Amino acid sequence: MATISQLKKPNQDHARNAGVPLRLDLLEDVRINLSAVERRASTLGGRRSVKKEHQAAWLLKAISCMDLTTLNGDDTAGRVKRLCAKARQPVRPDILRALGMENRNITTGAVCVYHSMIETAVEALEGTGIPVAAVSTGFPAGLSPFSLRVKEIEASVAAGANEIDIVITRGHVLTGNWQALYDEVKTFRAACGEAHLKAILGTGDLVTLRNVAKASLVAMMAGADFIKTSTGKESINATLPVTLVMIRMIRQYLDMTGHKVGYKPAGGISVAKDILNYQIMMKEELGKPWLQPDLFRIGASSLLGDIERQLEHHVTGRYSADFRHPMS
Ligand SMILES: O=C[C@H](O)COP(=O)(O)O
Repeated sequence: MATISQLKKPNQDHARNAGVPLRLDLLEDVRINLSAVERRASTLGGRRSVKKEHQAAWLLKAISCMDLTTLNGDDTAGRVKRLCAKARQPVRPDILRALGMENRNITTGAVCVYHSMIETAVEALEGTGIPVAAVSTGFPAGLSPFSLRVKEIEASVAAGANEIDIVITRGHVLTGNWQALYDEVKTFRAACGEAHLKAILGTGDLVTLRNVAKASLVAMMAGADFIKTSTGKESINATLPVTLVMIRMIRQYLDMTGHKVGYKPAGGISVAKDILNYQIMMKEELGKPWLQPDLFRIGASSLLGDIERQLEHHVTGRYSADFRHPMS
């Protein structure tokens, strides 16, 4: 990983995943060694750590990969505008100056909102190049009538969303109805058009890591641009074991098809040191391209404040109070 002075702009030149025909035989072959997965995930933080200047560089990179999110029933246009202002300038200028990064135009990777807030976000982010992501298809349960879920995607694209975070029907996974899951995601992908599709698997609902692995493969075969763990509304959201399983499926799919698919852990990631573990895992398993925002996003509503706090500690040697790092 680069030091701060070497931090580069992302390379976004890979082709979109076009999907491939459903291969049920590959699903039959999926095997997960649970204890090996848990061991690898639990030893990651102890084996590898990222210090000082390198840590600040990794945290700035994490910001550039963040889908800064608000998904609450009480969201208002005012809150979304404040969130967008934070996305444009996620770190206080004095901290960036002290890091020598004031001219790097660091922004978050995207802003993620419900459909009703898309136009507000698009307007607030105009001229920045920051994409607007909309959760869709009856988020978070994904159980509204299928035709309405497709129309919801079309409406969000028409309203200006560049990225659509769809939720899969978890029941298709739990009943092993892989064809239905494939058809669903493929239809959603077609409805997205040029907008990129992130497939939220709701991994906390899928019971086994084998199900997570199979659902990951099916979503990619159906053309997902990203696979994403969670809505943030399940009782278990992103974890490192689930991440290991999903990114190994991304590697398998890349070996099989040549298509690069992105990864988005989401839900419950609120502490800077946790995101460093995700970044280390991405780099070790998939390599540096998966540390860039075109292939790695972090879905988080409350991580940015802690990252900014750690950066301030890096430049001043002191921690400041949370209220000095408002999220929005
Ligand atoms: O997609 C993003 C998640 O909803 C964010 O979850 P969070 O509020 O737990 O950070």
